[in-house]
Amino acid sequence: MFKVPDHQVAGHRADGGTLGPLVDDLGRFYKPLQSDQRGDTEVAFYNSLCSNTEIPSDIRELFPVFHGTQIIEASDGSGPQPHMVLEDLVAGRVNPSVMDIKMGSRTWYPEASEKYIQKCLEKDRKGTSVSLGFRISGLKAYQSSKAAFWQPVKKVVDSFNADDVRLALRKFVSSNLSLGSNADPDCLYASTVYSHGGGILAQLSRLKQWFEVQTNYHFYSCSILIFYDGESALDGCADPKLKLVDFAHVVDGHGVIDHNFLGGLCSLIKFIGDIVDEDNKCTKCEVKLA
Ligand SMILES: Nc1ncnc2c1ncn2[C@@H]1O[C@H](COP(=O)(O)OP(=O)(O)OP(=O)(O)O)[C@@H](O)[C@H]1O
Ligand SMILES: O=P(O)(O)O[C@@H]1[C@H](O)[C@H](O)[C@@H](OP(=O)(O)O)[C@H](OP(=O)(O)O)[C@H]1O
Repeated sequence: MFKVPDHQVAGHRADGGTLGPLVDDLGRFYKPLQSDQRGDTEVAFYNSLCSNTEIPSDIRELFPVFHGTQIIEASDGSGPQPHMVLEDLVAGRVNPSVMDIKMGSRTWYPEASEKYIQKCLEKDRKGTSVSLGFRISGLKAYQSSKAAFWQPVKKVVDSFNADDVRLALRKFVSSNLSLGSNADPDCLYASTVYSHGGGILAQLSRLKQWFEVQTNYHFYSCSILIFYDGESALDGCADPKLKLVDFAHVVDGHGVIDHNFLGGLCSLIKFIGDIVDEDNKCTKCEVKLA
């Protein structure tokens, strides 16, 4: 009944006998409560979200539905453990392309220990968090039934610089990656995934509007998950979605906007917007040449 989610692209994985999330065939995602208060913090956030009447309905939809907690057999053989029962955001999608983007120029929260701050700061500097305000934590881009997916290993993703991030965001919406790493990504799906009405850019802009006014929460080390139907994208039915996950380090906003997350969001919107603008220019050139 429970299995390791094929669509998982980052975080703690359950395979190899380690502790990680599981999914069932009913569209539910079981995330083990992490140690050191992280699990309790995430459960408290979901409970707060459920009772917070200030959150607009279209913003609430960006968060997984929370079905409480349940004791199930943990993936690491440690026996029955408490898990958060969440909506499996990618359930039912055939060959989804998925990207996890960890938000913020810093992933550590102010009240953290010096040791934890140093751990996060090292990663934030090594990756693009400090320089860009976000970093890609993992991704997989569907190519075809033969080529399957482009899914760079964690070590490669962790070493991304700004140019690599730009290229990964272009590859994420391309169909020709199986032609080899030197092929210029065709960004064939940039329009249907990023820019068309209701696409990722529109969803990011709506999220930005909320972050410009919400002062209840500061979302440290939280991820934006973007995904679409890789197999249907060719027919223009990509159904791109943006969701927020990983609330193990959400803290009270104390009436101040979350400028750390908001700054990363503005930067991500710029990166994706530039890809769309470039794609539009190429399309116009092709039309003129035709
Ligand atoms: N509700 C969900 N539905 C589907 N997939 C999800 C869901 N929540 C998380 N995932 C998948 O699991 C991955 C890890 O999720 P999450 O960040 O919550 O785990 P984590 O172990 O806390 O990560 P980290 O190591 O960054 O703290 C995400 O990148 C995504 O692929
Ligand atoms: O991004 P990576 O390289 O996978 O590293 C993990 C990531 O930084 C997580 O945010 C962190 O969980 P916390 O921030 O909640 O500590 C986890 O620590 P952990 O392994 O001690 O859980 C790291 O392993």
